[in-house]
Amino acid sequence: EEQEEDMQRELRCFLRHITERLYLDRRFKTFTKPVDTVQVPDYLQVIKQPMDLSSLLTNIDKHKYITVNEFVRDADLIWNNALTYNPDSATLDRKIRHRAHALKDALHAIIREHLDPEFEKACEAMKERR
Ligand SMILES: O=C(C1CCC1)N1C[C@@H]2C[C@H]3C[C@@H](O)[C@@H](O)[C@]2(C1)O3
Repeated sequence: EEQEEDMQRELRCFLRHITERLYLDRRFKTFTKPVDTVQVPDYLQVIKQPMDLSSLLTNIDKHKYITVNEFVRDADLIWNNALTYNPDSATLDRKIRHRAHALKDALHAIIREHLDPEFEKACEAMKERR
């Protein structure tokens, strides 16, 4: 009903705020767009669920997420995929993994500093009702 729609609108605003903060951070430019699977032909053999910051924004607008936890599961794919696909001691791999850990820490710090646990509980309860 109406108050549920209001809560979901507030959730989408919250998730856009998080994602836009990360999207605008120059450290995370490499995570803003999908990996180019033409330039990286084996990527989809290694990474089964590609994810990136622009895809998160698209998913938010398509009402894919009705709880913060569902959003975090997709957002965590971004940095986890980077660690999985770039595991070597080569300098570029190390640089990508450093950026992946920075993305993980920034994502979870923004959520911790802005998310009211009671709000997430209300979203989870609504999910159970549906
Ligand atoms: O994993 C990634 C992105 C970095 C975080 C997401 N890529 C896989 C390729 C390996 C490495 C070097 C380039 O081949 C470039 O295409 C990629 C892009 O970086």
